[in-house]
Amino acid sequence: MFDDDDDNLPNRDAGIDGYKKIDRYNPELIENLSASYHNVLTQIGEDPNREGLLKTPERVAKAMLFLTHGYDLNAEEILKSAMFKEEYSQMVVVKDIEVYSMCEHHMLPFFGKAHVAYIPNGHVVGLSKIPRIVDVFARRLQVQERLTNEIRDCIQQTLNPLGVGVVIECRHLCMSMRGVQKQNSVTTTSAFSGEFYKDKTRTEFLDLIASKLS
Ligand SMILES: Nc1nc2c(ncn2[C@@H]2O[C@H](COP(=O)(O)OP(=O)(O)OP(=O)(O)O)[C@@H](O)[C@H]2O)c(=O)[nH]1
Ligand SMILES: [Zn+2]
Repeated sequence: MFDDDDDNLPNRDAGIDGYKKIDRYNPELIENLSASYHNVLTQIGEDPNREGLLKTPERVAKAMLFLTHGYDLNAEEILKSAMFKEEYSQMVVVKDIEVYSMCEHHMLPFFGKAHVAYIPNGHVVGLSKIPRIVDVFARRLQVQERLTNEIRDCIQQTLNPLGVGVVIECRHLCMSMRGVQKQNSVTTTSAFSGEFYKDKTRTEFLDLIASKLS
């Protein structure tokens, strides 16, 4: 994904997950990225020197660095930081987790909700850590299918529960603002492991995420 000058040294600068580790808040990096966006403004026919746009390249650079900060985070470490021994053996569901990501094809947002469930196998995880790991993977360039699988795999491999279920429902701006221009289509993806391959468990999960409080 990133240029590497020396092919003999694969992953020389690789951080977690093999991505090049960058100092996201380094002023020099922000300056370089701002220069790129200054160029983008010129190329699209704008005047980057008009008053309203003077600080835009820097704002966009900072926004882009924020929108991709998931590359700096380690989902496994986050989960491991709050795993508790507990004999609870029913399904735990955290639903309606807001998702904001960007498609890797157009770098346009896709957004919606994630629903995540697992069945403990001796350990539970701090509830807030589930939305946190959704963000670790969402705040990168993504496709919805890979995002769904990465959340499932991380929980399964780190917590070792009896099974994991993930459903994500999103609207993709690359399909509404441009391209095929369909305003109401929603994409649903799912990933399961272990017990969630059984009809009964999967149905319980799907019923729980369909139910409304009150
Ligand atoms: N499977 C999948 N496809 C996605 C996702 N986000 C965007 N895409 C699709 O990626 C595809 C890229 O197709 P291309 O034909 O190379 O790009 P394009 O010419 O811009 O395509 P259009 O969007 O149809 O105009 C499009 O069909 C997008 O809808 C995603 O999360 N998952
Ligand atoms: Zn797209």
